[in-house]
Amino acid sequence: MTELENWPAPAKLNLMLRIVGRRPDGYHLLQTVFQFVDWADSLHFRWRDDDQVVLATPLPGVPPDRDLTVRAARALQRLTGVRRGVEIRLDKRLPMGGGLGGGSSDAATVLVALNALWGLGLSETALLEVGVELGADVPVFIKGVAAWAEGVGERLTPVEPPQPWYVILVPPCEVATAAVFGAEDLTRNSPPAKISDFLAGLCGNDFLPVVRRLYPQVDAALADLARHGQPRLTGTGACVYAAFPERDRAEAVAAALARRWRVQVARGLNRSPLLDKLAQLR
Ligand SMILES: C[C@](O)(CO)[C@H](O)COP(=O)(O)OP(=O)(O)OC[C@H]1O[C@@H](n2ccc(N)nc2=O)[C@H](O)[C@@H]1O
Ligand SMILES: Nc1ncnc2c1ncn2[C@@H]1O[C@H](COP(=O)(O)OP(=O)(O)OP(=O)(O)O)[C@@H](O)[C@H]1O
Repeated sequence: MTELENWPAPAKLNLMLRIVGRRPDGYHLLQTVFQFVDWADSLHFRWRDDDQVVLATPLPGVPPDRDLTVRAARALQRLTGVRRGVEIRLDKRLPMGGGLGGGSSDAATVLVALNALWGLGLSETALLEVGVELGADVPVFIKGVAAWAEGVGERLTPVEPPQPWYVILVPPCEVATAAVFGAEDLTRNSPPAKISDFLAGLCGNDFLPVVRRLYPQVDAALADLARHGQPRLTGTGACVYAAFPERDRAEAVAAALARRWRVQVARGLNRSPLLDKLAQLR
């Protein structure tokens, strides 16, 4: 049954990222811009006769009970009392710990898909509340539109930046997000920017100096990409990317870098393919 199959969980890029303060609980207050790309994990569901949530495709290094897809489905069961089970299959294509938000996107896709397929009728607001408990990047994937984000990433304002072709390099390392947020030399008091500053190209990523220092492979990837375009870091990395208006140019740059790096060409999207999949049900 195709409505249970091929639910996309796209990657995001942080087009800018500023750290403007810290909450009393230690979490950092950010300003960031999220845009999706057409590079995605894919999720498939199968109903079970009991009420268990089972992951048929466990990820290396992630106990199934900790997997964000399983946690998302169980959160829906707890919230609504629904007594249905599901087997989840995850085609993992996005690198983990890459700053592409793959785990958060998987969680959001499970929330949106099962809310619809189980007929739970939860509002978007209710889904966003469940989502932010699973991770700060989950809400934007639920909303499914490119956004200027504040707070820890949950206060979202839609934006429509250009949708270029991106060359994304995947350095062979995972960045420990918590360690980078905890670095002593991280800038934590950037002056707040405005959306117009971002649109004028004035904002970078405050994690850049710390990640360059701690992860030489990310530093090397940025240097290689700089020979072809303007390199940027997504989230806390490890992935770095550059934007090109033309697909051909992006493909040529990717080909030049492919000897040394894992490379992906992907189109920027201001609307998540998850919204299109959901619309097909209606
Ligand atoms: C860097 C971004 O990807 C930008 O989109 C996100 O802010 C990361 O958010 P996230 O995926 O929810 O991060 P997690 O991997 O859950 O957080 C790991 C750790 O990073 C720190 N952390 C995370 C987000 C935040 N706004 N402030 C923090 O200080 C916390 O110590 C947290 O325990
Ligand atoms: N379904 C999942 N997919 C990927 N990672 C998961 C999943 N469930 C749990 N995790 C855990 O979450 C960690 C972060 O994964 P993710 O792919 O979201 O990283 P990321 O791209 O750096 O995300 P972000 O940009 O939100 O920091 C992984 O290292 C893994 O331990």
